[in-house]
Amino acid sequence: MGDKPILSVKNLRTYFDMAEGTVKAVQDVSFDLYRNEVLGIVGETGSGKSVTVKSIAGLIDKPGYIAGGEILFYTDEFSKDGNPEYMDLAKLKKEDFSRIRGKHIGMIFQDPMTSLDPMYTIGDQMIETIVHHEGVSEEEARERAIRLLEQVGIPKPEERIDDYPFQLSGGQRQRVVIAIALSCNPEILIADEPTTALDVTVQTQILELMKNLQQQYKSGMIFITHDLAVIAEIATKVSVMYGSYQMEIAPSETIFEKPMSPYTHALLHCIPRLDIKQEELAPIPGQPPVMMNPPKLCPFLPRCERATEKCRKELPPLEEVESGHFVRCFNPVVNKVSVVKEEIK
Ligand SMILES: Nc1ncnc2c1ncn2[C@@H]1O[C@H](COP(=O)(O)OP(=O)(O)OP(=O)(O)O)[C@@H](O)[C@H]1O
Repeated sequence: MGDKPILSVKNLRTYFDMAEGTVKAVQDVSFDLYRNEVLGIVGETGSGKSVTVKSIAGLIDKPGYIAGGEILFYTDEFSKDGNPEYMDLAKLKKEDFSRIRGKHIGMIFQDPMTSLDPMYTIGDQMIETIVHHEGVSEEEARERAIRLLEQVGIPKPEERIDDYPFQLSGGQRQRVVIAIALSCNPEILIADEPTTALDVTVQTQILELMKNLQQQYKSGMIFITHDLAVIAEIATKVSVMYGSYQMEIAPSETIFEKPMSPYTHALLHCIPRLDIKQEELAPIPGQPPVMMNPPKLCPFLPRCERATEKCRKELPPLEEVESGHFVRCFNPVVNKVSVVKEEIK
């Protein structure tokens, strides 16, 4: 695959047509994802993080739809001569997605019970996925499933494979979901708040496990979270979203050390300090944007201390300010080193 991105999202727009108007959940989102990369998507609630990854995985249902843009996935699936080529997932029919999800794109959600069926043993669910996508015998699939359970740290996997989900702890269930997501060696792993519902100590273990497995499997991973400390731990590249738009996208160190978007600055200063007791995060003053029929202006404008006249007239484009560092702002913060890195240490 060389140096081609495995996924190239270009100007993605996803809308929901509601009786009261159109919810513009994702607007003009663009990024490349390479194998070995972990793209962290961070932003406040409702900023469009989940809708972005659901669009990639073909999980947008009516009244939602992809209103524009491309989701180019580099694969040999459907290619006539076996040579990999880009296919546009934004144009893929719903019925064809079952060949992509599970095999090429593994999904891990916040609540493991969204992915696991309580009526079947974890072995049945793993074996079904492996047989469906890999065309191997049930015996071979069971062997693979046991090996995967071992890899994700389930003790005595040859016995636990016959357990039902309710017989496992929350952390173990999430380990099983990770095993299922990895079972067909997917090129892309999507994790939407995968540790949020777990106890803090279990969160750290699951995060560590995901980081190790992603490196071992050499998948590209998209990791969604509200939690900047988690992003700092796992992401190699970070996309900061606000009000359906990407405000900034850059390598992780750049986001933490020299962010340029005023929104990224505001968000970073909401990080809880680990070194002092803090009851609450410092909130960003003002109200979050309403996504129903929003004006075509920067969504952070009403809360931005750096807004200029130009910001009240037009939407700034997402511009590359240095190699790999994109910012959507007419008046970015320059030459100011963030103090945040020191604060979260
Ligand atoms: N099925 C739906 N119907 C209508 N609007 C929706 C639907 N799903 C999402 N939205 C809207 O799309 C916008 C983006 O939602 P999204 O779930 O992507 O946010 P998010 O950044 O993932 O937030 P959170 O961190 O709370 O999960 C929100 O305004 C949300 O209300």
